[in-house]
Amino acid sequence: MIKIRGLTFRRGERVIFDQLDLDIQRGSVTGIMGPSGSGKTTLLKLMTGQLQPNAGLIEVDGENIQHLKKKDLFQLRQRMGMLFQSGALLTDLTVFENVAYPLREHVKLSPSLLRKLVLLKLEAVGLRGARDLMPHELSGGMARRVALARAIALDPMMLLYDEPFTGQDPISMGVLVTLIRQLNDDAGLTSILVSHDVRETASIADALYLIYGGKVIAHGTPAEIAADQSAQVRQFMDGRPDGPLHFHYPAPALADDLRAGGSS
Ligand SMILES: Nc1ncnc2c1ncn2[C@@H]1O[C@H](COP(=O)(O)OP(=O)(O)OP(=O)(O)O)[C@@H](O)[C@H]1O
Repeated sequence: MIKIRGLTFRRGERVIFDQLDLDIQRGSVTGIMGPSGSGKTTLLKLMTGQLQPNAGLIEVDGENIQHLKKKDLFQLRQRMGMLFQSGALLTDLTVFENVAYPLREHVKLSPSLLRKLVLLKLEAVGLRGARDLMPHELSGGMARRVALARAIALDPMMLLYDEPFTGQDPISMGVLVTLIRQLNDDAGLTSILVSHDVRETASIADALYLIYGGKVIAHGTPAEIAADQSAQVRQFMDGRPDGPLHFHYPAPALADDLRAGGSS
């Protein structure tokens, strides 16, 4: 579904990706993991054409997205449902209307068909009974599930999740984990899951990519990654504070920085 070759992306002087290769298989759930700042969100933005690479190829469903016209890119993006952590619901609309929103925006449906579709999407996330609630009446986990129903409203071919588990209690986290796998399989989707939550992500992923320093430092099935004994992989997977991975944003030597003048 996605093929990335030789991806290089810079932010000013900083190299975020350096000749990165990555493949997402159709129908799979793929977890993309890496320390904070390693570029996971940036990678999702590159995959959806919100950012342009400096070099390399990004193919989505057989299309080189750098060569797509604006209109075609927009259409492709509509088939890529996105669930960002900040993807807040519209606070003055009910749960039903939040899910109906993309349908009303993009397709012409009779009121009865629209109602059926919205109820089916809400049923898929277990919240058909919550249709008349307002967003402020929902728990955090429920709100995320409504956002998920909204993300699948237009029947995307793919779902991209950015940190879907952040701030969830263990039960709603478990519900979300199961739901992501279930939706992927029931609706024949391809799912990409960016997450720090190693255990949850590994529990539902078919494949895992670990990125660090602009490159893929490991990829494989969760079992293969679990068996990988390299120090980098173990440090990240086991959450060890010390090891070869550095968590500092690049900076001059501390002593030089403290000596230097300036206002920041
Ligand atoms: N708009 C921007 N302008 C300049 N630099 C940016 C911008 N957005 C992100 N960056 C930088 O790009 C790098 C990668 O950021 P990104 O958000 O992709 O990381 P991440 O792996 O998703 O991090 P986290 O897990 O903390 O969310 C970071 O060093 C960040 O400072």
